[in-house]
Amino acid sequence: MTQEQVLAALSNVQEPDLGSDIVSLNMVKDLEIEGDSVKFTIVLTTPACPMKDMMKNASVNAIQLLVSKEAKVTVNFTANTSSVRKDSGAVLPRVKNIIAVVSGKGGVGKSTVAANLALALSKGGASVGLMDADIYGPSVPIMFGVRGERPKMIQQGEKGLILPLERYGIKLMSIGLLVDEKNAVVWRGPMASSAIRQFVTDVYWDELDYLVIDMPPGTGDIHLTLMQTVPVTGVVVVTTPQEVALADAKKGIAMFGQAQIKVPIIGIVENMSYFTPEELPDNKYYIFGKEGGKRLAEEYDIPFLGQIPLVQGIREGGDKGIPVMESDDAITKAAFEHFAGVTARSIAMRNANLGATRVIEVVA
Ligand SMILES: Nc1ncnc2c1ncn2[C@@H]1O[C@H](COP(=O)(O)OP(=O)(O)OP(=O)(O)O)[C@@H](O)[C@H]1O
Repeated sequence: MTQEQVLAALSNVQEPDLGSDIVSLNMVKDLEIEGDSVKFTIVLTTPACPMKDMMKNASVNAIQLLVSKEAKVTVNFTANTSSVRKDSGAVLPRVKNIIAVVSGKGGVGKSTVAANLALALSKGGASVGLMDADIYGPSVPIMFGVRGERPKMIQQGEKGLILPLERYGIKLMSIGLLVDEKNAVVWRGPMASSAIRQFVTDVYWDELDYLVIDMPPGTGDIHLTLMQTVPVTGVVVVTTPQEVALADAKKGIAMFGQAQIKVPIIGIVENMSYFTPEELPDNKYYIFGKEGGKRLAEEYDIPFLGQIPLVQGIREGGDKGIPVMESDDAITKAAFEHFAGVTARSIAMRNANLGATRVIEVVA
């Protein structure tokens, strides 16, 4: 077997999202051949790639079919998370992808989804941060059991910067840890905007594959301020299958799609899709209607990222400071892992097809 033969065989293996083969995409590295054994590494665009097994099987088949039946093939994986950010001098310079988690309406589980998305991406092997920018109802301090903790500071040149906390393998910062909760709720307009701007620029985020931002609910000034301050890679829209939530989700989609804003939408995730009682894990009750989020994604031709069930453990975990991704509820964890995998893929596709998102300029 020669390197040329093996590479020619591997040029039949497609990267399904990027629409080309793994050799042309420069994803095959460290190819070693010794007698019958072939070893190489596939460099993925995200560690959380759910297509790993498919690409591995296709590679083994291609080599055994086209080069040698006797070949013993070892495929290793590594990832170089894709990014389109070129504004390295700007805010959050070491963060490859910035994901804003939004909802049209309050209470649909945006914070829960953001927190468990961050944890699921991290468990898939990525370095992840979670920024709770929900100035009117920061929930990360309670969801991660860090209420009242005082973050440390570091000095960078003249400036003191706030260091994120670390919990369950991710970096974490909440505006709720920095401002007085009782005051923040009455802030409006310029005060809230300046607090958010300061929150983004005064926290030191180190190298990250993904920074997940838990945004305030709805669509308003704060969203515009954030989009003006942070070059967001794309937004994940959280909705429940209920008509009222879907109507508000449409407003969110419309806002981010506006010509002046134009932030790509990574996809829609449906939360509280169905209720599953703990003692009957195979039963599904569609309390809020069935597949409303999925239909919305189809209607707007936006990727559908997954369905998260309504389970008591999610609420209990959130209240106890132990998110469900840290529990032993395998079924719910699998739903979040699937969602995180599809989201990571959707981001890789977005990065392959679109340029960087520019920080928006709002013309008064
Ligand atoms: N899939 C779910 N199953 C059970 N409980 C859930 C689920 N998703 C969210 N919850 C619970 O619903 C409540 C609201 O969730 P969460 O705070 O995440 O919503 P939100 O949309 O971020 O709200 P806000 O309007 O404050 O931004 C919380 O108590 C949370 O634990």
